[in-house]
Amino acid sequence: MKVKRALISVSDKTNLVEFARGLSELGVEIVSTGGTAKALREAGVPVIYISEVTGFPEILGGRVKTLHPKVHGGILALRSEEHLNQLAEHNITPIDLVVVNLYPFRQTIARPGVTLTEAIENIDIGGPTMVRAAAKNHAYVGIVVNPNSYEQVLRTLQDKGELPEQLRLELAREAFAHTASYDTAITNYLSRVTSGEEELQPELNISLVKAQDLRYGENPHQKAAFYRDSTITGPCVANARQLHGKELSYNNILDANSALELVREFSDTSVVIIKHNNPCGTATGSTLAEAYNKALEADPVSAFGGIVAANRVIDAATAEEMAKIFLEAIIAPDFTDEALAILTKKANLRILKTGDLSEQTADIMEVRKVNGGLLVQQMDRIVANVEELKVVTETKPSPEELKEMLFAMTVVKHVKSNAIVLAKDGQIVGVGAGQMNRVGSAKIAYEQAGEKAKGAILASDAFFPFRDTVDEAARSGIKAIIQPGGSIRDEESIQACNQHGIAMVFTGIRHFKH
Ligand SMILES: NC(=O)c1ncn([C@@H]2O[C@H](COP(=O)(O)O)[C@@H](O)[C@H]2O)c1NC=O
Repeated sequence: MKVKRALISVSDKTNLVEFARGLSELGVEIVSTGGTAKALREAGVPVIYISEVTGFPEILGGRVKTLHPKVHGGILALRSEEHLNQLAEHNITPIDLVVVNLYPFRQTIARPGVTLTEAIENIDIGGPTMVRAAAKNHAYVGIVVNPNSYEQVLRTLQDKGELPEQLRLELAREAFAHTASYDTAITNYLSRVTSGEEELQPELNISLVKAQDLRYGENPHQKAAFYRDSTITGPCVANARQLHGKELSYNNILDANSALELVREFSDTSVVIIKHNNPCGTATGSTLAEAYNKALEADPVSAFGGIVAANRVIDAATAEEMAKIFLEAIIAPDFTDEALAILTKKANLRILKTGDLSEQTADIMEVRKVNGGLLVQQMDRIVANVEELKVVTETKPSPEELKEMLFAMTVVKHVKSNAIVLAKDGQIVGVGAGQMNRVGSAKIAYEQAGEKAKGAILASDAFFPFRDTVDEAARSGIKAIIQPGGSIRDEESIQACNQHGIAMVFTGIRHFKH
């Protein structure tokens, strides 16, 4: 298909002039709308105003400019005798190439204080109509929605004198993805306006762009890719910048996310080490190096090959410590030059910089796939605060113990259920994760903690159905327990605590993580 006439109507005028000039030099006739035509004329590229084609002025402040049979007939006509005869009858010239990008709706709604009227005015109507028409008729028409494609399209026309079918098909796919994504942005914005940020809508529209292909998924036989939500701003794993190391794997991204989401919960200087999506070490310290060493000490066996997250800039002293064992990745707000010099000696170590973690991300919902559907829920962002804790035992915890309890409870929230966490001196000393009964999780945590269980705090993600967890805690030397409460047998657990002299507090908040 020779390209004789192109219609260009773009809001984003990046590389417009170079592209149009190239087309013009190939003898392509260019038709354009107001602002686009003006930019081209000023650059000396020959252009026909759209109103000369339609015989009708642009009206309603630009709401109607290309919505005309002279335009859509030219785009949608099959190059069959019947259609070409009809075009001739109505004096319509075929359009072989459509270059359109849409009103900047996403940028408009991202502006602070934008009004509904401004947003609505930035919903493009004529643009998507042309894009869809050209994409439908890709057998004869090329559709370009992305300035990044200009170079390839121009080079192909220069080399081959036409756009091959495969390229037209690929451009059509991109065009429909573009309008679908545009409509998703509009739908999601109107949903927010009508029913608020956290409302679960009657339909779920997701439009994400592939950030990278991954070598494989959880296992080498599973294909995988990472898709990024461009509407989510702020520091998070998807927005982190990789400064060094091997390409991130599927499991790395999953674990780095878990590590970061836990470490950002703490205001004290903290480090988290994740293995297989569970924290095997978490600690606070007066320095980051101290926090790291405490986190590592909790379970050095599991920490080998782990993913580390910190909530402070990684300094040289911490980097020296981190460089002593094999780690898969480190994610942190930033790294000093000295720290980077130390860590980059390890060729494979992935180093990820998030930027300041005090800024929250805009992401508030969590999505999980089941066969045939998606489960959507708010993220578990709550942690009990001291004032809300209910002391239920005769033994009352000290303020230091309460602080330690909340530290342990924060970690428990990030451990797969049934979850038991033991904490002592700002360090997790035992983690029991993902067992099918609570006693089983507790046993694993005690075993890991060994002697350190004595005088530690026990945190549980859900209530105790029986007093057995308390009795076992007493045997291991636990001095205080934090749990949601709410079992019909709470009284039995409280009695058991009173018998053993253990302090216990209820948070009223369950933290299952399946
Ligand atoms: N109303 C129409 O007929 C119409 N035709 C093209 N547009 C859009 O107008 C923009 C280009 O306008 P200009 O060339 O005036 O800068 C493009 O984003 C294009 O998608 C239209 N605008 C909105 O619907």
